[in-house]
Amino acid sequence: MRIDVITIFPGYLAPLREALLGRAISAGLVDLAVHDLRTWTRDVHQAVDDAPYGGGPGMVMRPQVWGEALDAVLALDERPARIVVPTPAGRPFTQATAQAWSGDERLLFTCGRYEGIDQRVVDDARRRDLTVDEVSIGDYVLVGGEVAVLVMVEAVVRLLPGVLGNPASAEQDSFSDGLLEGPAFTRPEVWRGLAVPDVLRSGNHAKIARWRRDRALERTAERRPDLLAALPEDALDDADRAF
Ligand SMILES: Nc1cc(-c2ccc3cc[nH]c3c2)n[nH]1
Repeated sequence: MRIDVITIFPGYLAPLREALLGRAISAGLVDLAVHDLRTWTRDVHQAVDDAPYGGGPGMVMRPQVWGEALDAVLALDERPARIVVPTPAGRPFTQATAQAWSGDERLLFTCGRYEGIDQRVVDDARRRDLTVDEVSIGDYVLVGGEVAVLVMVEAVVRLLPGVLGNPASAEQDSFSDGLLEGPAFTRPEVWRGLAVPDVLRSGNHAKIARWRRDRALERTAERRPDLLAALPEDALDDADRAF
């Protein structure tokens, strides 16, 4: 997978080259290129923003600079790219989104700042039949798109074959079966007077699986009843319903 990121703060994306993601890049599983939007400015001040039409607070990012940047970065590789625009006004980015994008050949992230990017940049890309997804990583407002890109790239890249040491980790993720993950434990058996649940040390794998499923159902019902309500009819078996 090729990942391009366009931003006025390239340094914000440095964490993508650390740890697991850094190893995925070194292993050739991911090609990452971060581009400074100011490369495509033409004025001495390298202006990327201007006052909003219609008034209001803050500034809006200029379409000319973004248009040239997008055209140039898209042209760097012939593979079709999904253009991703992080915005509080976007469709929710979920584990299902990450799963879907993990099958893409190329992702191109555009990091807005100020009050966002002139809408015509998205409109122009869409009318050229480019895939453009405006997405939100949650119902809170950040100062720019860079942090959202860190989140989304990590969620997607960890799903690529060969990235996680144990692929089963991704298969047993929270949300992978529509439920939240239950609690996890490791040694010591007793820590500050708190013991690991006996069932987990029983060696009875059927009982352990049932216990884990019950804890996942319990946690989901308590913390995210919306996820429970959204489960497909056949997602819960009789044992689940008995819980
Ligand atoms: N989910 C979420 C996205 C954002 C976001 C994304 C881009 C920009 C550009 C300027 N402010 C931004 C905020 N906040 N929260």
